[in-house]
Amino acid sequence: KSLSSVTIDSLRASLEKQEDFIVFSLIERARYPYNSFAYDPSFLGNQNCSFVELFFRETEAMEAKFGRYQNPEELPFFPDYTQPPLAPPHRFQNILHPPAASVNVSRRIWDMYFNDLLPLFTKKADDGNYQQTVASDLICLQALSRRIHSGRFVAEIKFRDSPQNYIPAIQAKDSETLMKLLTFTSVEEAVVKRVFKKAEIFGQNVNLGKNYVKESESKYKVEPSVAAKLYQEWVIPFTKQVEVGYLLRRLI
Ligand SMILES: C=C(O[C@@H]1C=C(C(=O)O)C=C[C@H]1O)C(=O)O
Repeated sequence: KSLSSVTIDSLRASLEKQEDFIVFSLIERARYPYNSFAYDPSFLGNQNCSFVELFFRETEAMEAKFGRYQNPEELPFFPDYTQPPLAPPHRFQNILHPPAASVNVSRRIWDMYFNDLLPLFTKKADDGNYQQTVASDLICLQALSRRIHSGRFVAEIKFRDSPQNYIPAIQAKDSETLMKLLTFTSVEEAVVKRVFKKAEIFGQNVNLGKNYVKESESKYKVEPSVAAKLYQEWVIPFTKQVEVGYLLRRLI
């Protein structure tokens, strides 16, 4: 890919594809109940960290060795525990402005996912599948982080497309004006509607009618309204915060 091949349309197309994976990841996580022991800091006794956090640190360390974070689109939740890659690096194209690329909302994504989102689409119960549960959490969180931190690329392209619009607000450190400049309400509305529809289509329970064994009472594996709320209340606002944070550092 050459520099000029990245456009606002190509980025929006990438965000749209990422929606599929995010919806499927939620559906996969919804197969397990909440499983609170996985999040209880006392569950592992003297490790003084939760089962889920330890699983993330160790998996990210292993994935880092195999090069996952060589790709500038991927960010670990626990960078202090990652390890250098084993293989010689591929030269990824990186269009980001280096001082701005470090904008990071991983902590907020983590807190939102565990405190706000999980209780909305998992049953309050425990089935002992703690490894499978946190492995599904990892998939969800990696997908959400990638999507939200894509805001860096979106901001870079918006800046390149019209630097004259952004430069005065960046120089004035005016976050509010930057937020207005980068917001496209009709795009956001379409995203939320599409995610609702994807959750309806991808997550419908399939029943064959009264002559067959009834497989499920509920209509959807994940309520479409929860997927839409995830985007409306968290994914889109966090993406925009990443965009603002990136732009504020774009002239450093
Ligand atoms: C990502 C963009 O920037 C903003 C954030 C959006 C989102 O997170 O989906 C959508 C529209 C914009 O308000 C974009 O313009 O596509």
